[in-house]
Amino acid sequence: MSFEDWGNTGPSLGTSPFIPDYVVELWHAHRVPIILSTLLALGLLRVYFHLTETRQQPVALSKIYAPGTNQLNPGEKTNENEKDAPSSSSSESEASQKTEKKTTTKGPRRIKGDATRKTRGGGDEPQPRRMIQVLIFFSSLTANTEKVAQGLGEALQEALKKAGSEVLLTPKVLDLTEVDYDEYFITPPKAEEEGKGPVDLVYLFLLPSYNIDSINDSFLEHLQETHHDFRIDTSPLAPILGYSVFGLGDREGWPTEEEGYCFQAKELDRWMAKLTGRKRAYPLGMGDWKRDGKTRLEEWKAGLVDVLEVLEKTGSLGEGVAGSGAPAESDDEDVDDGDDGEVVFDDAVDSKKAKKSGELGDLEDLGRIMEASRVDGPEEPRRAPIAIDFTTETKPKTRKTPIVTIKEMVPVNSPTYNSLTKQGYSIVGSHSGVKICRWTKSALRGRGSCYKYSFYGINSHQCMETTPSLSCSNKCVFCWRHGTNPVGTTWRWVVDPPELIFDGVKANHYKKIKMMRGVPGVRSERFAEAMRIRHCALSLVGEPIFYPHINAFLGMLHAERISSFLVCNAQHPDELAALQHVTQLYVSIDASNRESLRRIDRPLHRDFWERFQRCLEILRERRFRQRTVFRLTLVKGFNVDDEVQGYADLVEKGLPCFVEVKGVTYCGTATSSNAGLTMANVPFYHEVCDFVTALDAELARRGLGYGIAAEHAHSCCILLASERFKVEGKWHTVIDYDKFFQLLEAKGPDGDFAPEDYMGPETHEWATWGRGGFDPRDQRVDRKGRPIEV
Ligand SMILES: Cc1cc2nc3c(=O)[nH]c(=O)nc-3n(C[C@H](O)[C@H](O)[C@H](O)COP(=O)(O)O)c2cc1C
Ligand code: SF4
Repeated sequence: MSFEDWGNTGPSLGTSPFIPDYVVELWHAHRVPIILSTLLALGLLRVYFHLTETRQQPVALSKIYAPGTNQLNPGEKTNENEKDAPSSSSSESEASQKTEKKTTTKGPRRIKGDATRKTRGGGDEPQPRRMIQVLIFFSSLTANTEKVAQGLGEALQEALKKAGSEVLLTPKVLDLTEVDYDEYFITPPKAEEEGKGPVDLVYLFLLPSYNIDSINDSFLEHLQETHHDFRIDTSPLAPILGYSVFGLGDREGWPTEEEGYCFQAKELDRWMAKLTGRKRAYPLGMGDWKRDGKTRLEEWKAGLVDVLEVLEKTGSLGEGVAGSGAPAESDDEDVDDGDDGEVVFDDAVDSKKAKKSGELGDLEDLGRIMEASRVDGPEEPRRAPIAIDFTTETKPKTRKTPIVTIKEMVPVNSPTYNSLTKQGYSIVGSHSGVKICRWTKSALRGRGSCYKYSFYGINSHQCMETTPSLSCSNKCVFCWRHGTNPVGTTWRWVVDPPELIFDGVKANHYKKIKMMRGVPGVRSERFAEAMRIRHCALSLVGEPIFYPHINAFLGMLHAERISSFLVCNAQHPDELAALQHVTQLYVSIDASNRESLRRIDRPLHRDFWERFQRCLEILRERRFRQRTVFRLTLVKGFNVDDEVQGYADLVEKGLPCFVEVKGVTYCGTATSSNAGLTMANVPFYHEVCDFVTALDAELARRGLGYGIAAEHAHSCCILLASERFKVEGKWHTVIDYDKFFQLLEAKGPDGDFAPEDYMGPETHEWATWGRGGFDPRDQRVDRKGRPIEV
């Protein structure tokens, strides 16, 4: 529609009574230049104002648009600008111009600045460091503990002074007969240091035990009442940073804990755990002042100094202890994680399911996913791996060989990595792992060590379980890591240097031990001992001798006088032949014949049986150089029935120093989806005994010189030993570790010395055949932690 049309159909301007006709005519004649010049004038005006006008703040949104800030960068600047807000318009203008410059940057939003330190108040403002006050409470009837408490106060003060502590105040020693319980033990007192602000408290207790009425009774009663008082929070002492108890007792009158040794210290430890929400800063210590008291107290004190240093630095007890926020705060000891380097089967992961969920069974899968899952950088810097290509089997061809990119076995954030770390493994470098085994935890709590203590004198709480190769060349039906383990017949991954692995596994092991600090029942002397690794079980998952620098790694262990128990799967004869001295060398014997071995181990090597046989020959040759062990894992329905003869053949062939026979351990609930294993496949202990007795008889019939030396019924394990380890009618299965290291140091890793040269003292009477084998120093408990009679 044209203007003309519009004029004809709509109300005519000329008809307006207010506008004279000549104006209308003028408009019609010159409307185009009029419109254009008006627009031009308006445009010029806009430019003029833009250059000269002082701009106003949109007052209603002043906070959001305050100079120096915007929605993206709130924080300190906002406050400053709020202070500036009422200032003159010119300064606002300057500021706003600055702001405008900042906010007009093109491209993605960038947030600059350092990470804000989280503070107690949860705000972003850095808070002044809070002071820490240690309170040492004691009770004493015959004045012994009082002196100990004074001495402890001075010693702590001295140690903290040496460490240059700025935050820890001089410890205060308080006699429980003089303190008002309500002041300290209903809620912690609000402490304040002049000029230094609020003070956080650490409670230490030195408590003798008395089986007669004493101050201890009223004190413990008070704690109990506080806990049960419905008007009071069940953990009213949770605001303190932590606590620890040391008990004094008398072993002469009260030799064992069951008979009352240090019973009140134990009770105090329990109540304080409840009242503080389990803020046990260091395990309960106990000592008899006339015997081991001083040593035990020194250990406890040294541990406390470490904890106080952590508190000073971080303000919390660190990983694994209540209040630290770490995931491992729970008392999860009673849950059998089944991972003790022994053969365990769980629901093996169905391969289809595993693939669906991103878990891996095969090298092929791993290779594919490894590339896709590479992240920008691992959490901790890794040292440059030594790139070794072991894939040299291909025949030379005329066409160009493609460039082979060597991958990492378990890259950070790969499904395998995630799955293994979820199961509690710490992955070190790209192909090694370490995990604290359940027996280590159990021994820390005085609940029994693994069978290797009974048979060979291995202290479980000083044992590190690790592997330098998470990959293996078998897919055993009972391997409970089956769903996640990388597998392969040759090493085709990058190789981490042994130093990196050694330092990494130790650091991670110690970290995990430290996380046990707050777990109820951990014995302080064992905890202190556990901070010195003495044994290494190279048996976690995977195949340790697969690692190309295994001898160098062993050398590092031995240099620190850490014994080595190495388990291999009898599939790598060349590597086995090249292996230098280990303290004890295991070969897993999972079946007695080719078909059974194929069915149970599901080896990747086609020549698995030949490899297995060669390994036995090597073991036979080495039997006077290495302390060799056959490890038999009995799985009912797979490798037990009618196999005694076959196993006897293998023993005759390899002539190992020892044969360990163990029933497979079940720790799942459902049947294995691809191997069909159920609880029915777990032999009863009496069945293991029957098998061993039959094998022993067969070996005797053949005149091979073996006998049943020891047992550990608790873990369904029995030891047959060569009579080389029987002296004057007594078994000597325990190892003299010091002697082993002396020989190694004198003769070198290929040195000529025999297992008999480091044979230890007589096997403990309680561990010999027919005696059960449970360490009498410890208390056997059921899955719920309740004591059971052995
Ligand atoms: C009457 C009496 C009863 C005791 N009862 C126990 C006990 O039940 N358990 C224990 O381990 N020690 C017991 N003891 C040993 C004391 O706890 C131990 O000697 C302690 O070091 C004493 O500390 P004190 O000198 O500070 O009071 C008892 C000692 C006495 C004299
Ligand atoms: S030898 Fe070490 S790793 Fe193995 S079960 Fe015993 S304590 Fe655990």
